[in-house]
Amino acid sequence: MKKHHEVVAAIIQRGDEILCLQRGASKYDYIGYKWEFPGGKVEAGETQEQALVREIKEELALDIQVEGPLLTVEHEYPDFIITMHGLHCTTLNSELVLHEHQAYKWLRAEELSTLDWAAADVPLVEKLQA
Ligand SMILES: Nc1nc2c([nH]c(=O)n2[C@H]2C[C@H](O)[C@@H](COP(=O)(O)OP(=O)(O)OP(=O)(O)O)O2)c(=O)[nH]1
Repeated sequence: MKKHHEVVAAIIQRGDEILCLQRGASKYDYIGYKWEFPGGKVEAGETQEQALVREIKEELALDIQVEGPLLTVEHEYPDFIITMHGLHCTTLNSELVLHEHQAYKWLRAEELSTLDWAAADVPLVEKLQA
């Protein structure tokens, strides 16, 4: 049976721009170098909000405020399944440091489709553009 992960992803808004991050190499080629929203797996005992604040601090050295849900997506990849909660967030300091990703862009919603997104993110991108 495939592993199932609960994942949180931050849609961080700064003015009319949204933070997009590019993953580096991965053992799964369908994830490697894809664009995503920052976040990660929810650990045992954590709320979605706690997990997201922790992940964004670890990945980007950024303090965020979680504002509320955008969309939850269930996606089956060839090797595992994720349930990913996309949450609207804001940040006070917008200076970030890339600890785990290889690139970032701040884009307006209508520009998001210029990137090669991880498959699970496509419904989030579509909702942001709707
Ligand atoms: N963070 C994040 N993960 C995503 C997105 N879209 C998507 O398919 N994923 C997948 C990639 C990973 O398989 C999984 C999240 O795991 P991760 O590797 O980012 O999280 P983590 O830091 O907790 O993982 P770990 O390496 O410590 O196990 O969800 C997204 O927009 N954001």
